[in-house]
Amino acid sequence: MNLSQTLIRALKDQGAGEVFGIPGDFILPFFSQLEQSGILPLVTLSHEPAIGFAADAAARMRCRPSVVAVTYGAGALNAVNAIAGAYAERSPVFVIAGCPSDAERGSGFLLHHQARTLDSQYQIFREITCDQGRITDAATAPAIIARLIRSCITWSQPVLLELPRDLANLEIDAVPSLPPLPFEPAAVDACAREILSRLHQARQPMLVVDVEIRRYQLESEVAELARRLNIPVVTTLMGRGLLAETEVQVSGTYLGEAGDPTLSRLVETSDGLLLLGVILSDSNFGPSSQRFDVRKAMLASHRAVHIGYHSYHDIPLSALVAQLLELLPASSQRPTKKNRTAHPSVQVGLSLLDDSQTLSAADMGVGIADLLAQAGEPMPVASDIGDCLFSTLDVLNTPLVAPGYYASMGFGVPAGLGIQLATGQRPLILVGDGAFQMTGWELGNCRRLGLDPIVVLFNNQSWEMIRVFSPTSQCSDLGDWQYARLANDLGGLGIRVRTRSHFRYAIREALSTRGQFVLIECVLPSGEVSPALQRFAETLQQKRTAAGA
Ligand SMILES: Cc1ncc(Cc2c([C@H](C)O)sc(CCOP(=O)(O)OP(=O)(O)O)c2C)c(N)n1
Ligand SMILES: [Mg+2]
Repeated sequence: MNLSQTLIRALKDQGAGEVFGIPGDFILPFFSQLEQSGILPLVTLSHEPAIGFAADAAARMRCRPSVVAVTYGAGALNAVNAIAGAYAERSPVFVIAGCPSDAERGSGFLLHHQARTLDSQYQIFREITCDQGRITDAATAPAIIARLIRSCITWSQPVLLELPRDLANLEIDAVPSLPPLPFEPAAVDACAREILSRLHQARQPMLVVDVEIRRYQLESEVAELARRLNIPVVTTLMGRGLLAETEVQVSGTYLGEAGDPTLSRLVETSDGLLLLGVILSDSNFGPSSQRFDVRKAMLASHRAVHIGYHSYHDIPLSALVAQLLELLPASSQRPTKKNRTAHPSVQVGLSLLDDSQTLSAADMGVGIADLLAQAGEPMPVASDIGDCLFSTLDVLNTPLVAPGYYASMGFGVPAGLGIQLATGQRPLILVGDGAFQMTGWELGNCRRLGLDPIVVLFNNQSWEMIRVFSPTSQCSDLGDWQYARLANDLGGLGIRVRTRSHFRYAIREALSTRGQFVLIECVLPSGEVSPALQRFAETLQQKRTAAGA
């Protein structure tokens, strides 16, 4: 087979379900092979940030590599922000970027789409991928592709493959399937024994779980580990919804000063904290009331384990969890099945009041919970950054696909499209008006792609989070763009609501409408945010004041 088809076949064998792409002359030869082969569908959207976000979400849902194909320079560099977010949040996106042929490199001309040098694209992507390669000849191509696939899976992060446009049809051998990166079982055993000994000695041991548990598909093993350890379990902000579908009674989400004070105190005063698969970021630990002392914790993340002042390297999370289970006797008692809510994500007893009160930011989380509870089937949730993410914190415990750490706006709508393409499930998309102005237009592709997400748009006519962090800023006002009307023009059903009862009506309409996207535009007062965001902002402000920022 030729290089393009061999590459596509190898990616499909690793779980990729489509290629998200936008064409250009440097990648067209690859596109034509992709379309001729029929091995994977080509999914195009309208702008490269969107295909990056959509591919990121697809990878998170499948926990397998997804694929982006873009043209040289203008295309690939347009995708940089989305791929940076995938890198930061451990999402395995395989990026194929076209590039000039050797003959063009030697032409003596500056080439179209070139930045500073012909290698600028490659150098820029070195900062946002865990591995990179460029195809140069048939002899080395299979090994380069195999190495990049293994890196993408091992580190659960993006990789870059540069494909010169004249080599797309090169005849090459099959791509070998490389064995997993080696590790030292004795080191894993020593590490596991040290962790268990510290947990045993601790007065107040706790388990904190985060996104890597999901990325490496370890939820059931970690649930069993939690059962055998029989210690309190909490998730981080980014790990919300982890273990929600298991028997484990998760104590909640650690949100520092912005969360449940009792839970936060337990985490912050624990003398035996096991952080499994945790990204030690400010969004996960920033709002803690006291400086978080990592030295008191045991952090297993990014194929390493850090305990006190020493570290174990090359410790795959899956191998560590397996060894911990090996050393812990399977306890006989099964926990009582925890009380199931109508939807595992929703706390029982919440519902939007059916009255003509104008909608407030505090109503939004409850309305979202209502929608999920009435959906009758699991609805994956994609959220953009903004109060749309914070407003769910107090009411949902669902695995949100959201840029909780890298925090780039524009993620929500494309991510929702990526989720439906990857899973076939109808997603719920939460997005603010500011983020919608960036990538909301991608909804115009739903009709062509046969997608029908439900979108709840928080229209507070402003970049409200900016106003929260900088109350005197004059730049936050966005005006009212009447998004529901725009939705109808984009082929969807737009419903603009101002009151609680109207929001309830719109939820029923949205759930009963299939075959087109439904956008519920919730008009909210500017200058108001959800209680969760208010607490977050106050905490961060207090810390900045204390630090003399
Ligand atoms: C691509 C991009 N640009 C800028 C920002 C900074 C930023 C936020 C974070 C602090 O970085 S939150 C926010 C405003 C979001 O407005 P909207 O979507 O309407 O949501 P809401 O009104 O609920 O705030 C901005 C501009 C960002 N996160 N991502
Ligand atoms: Mg807004």
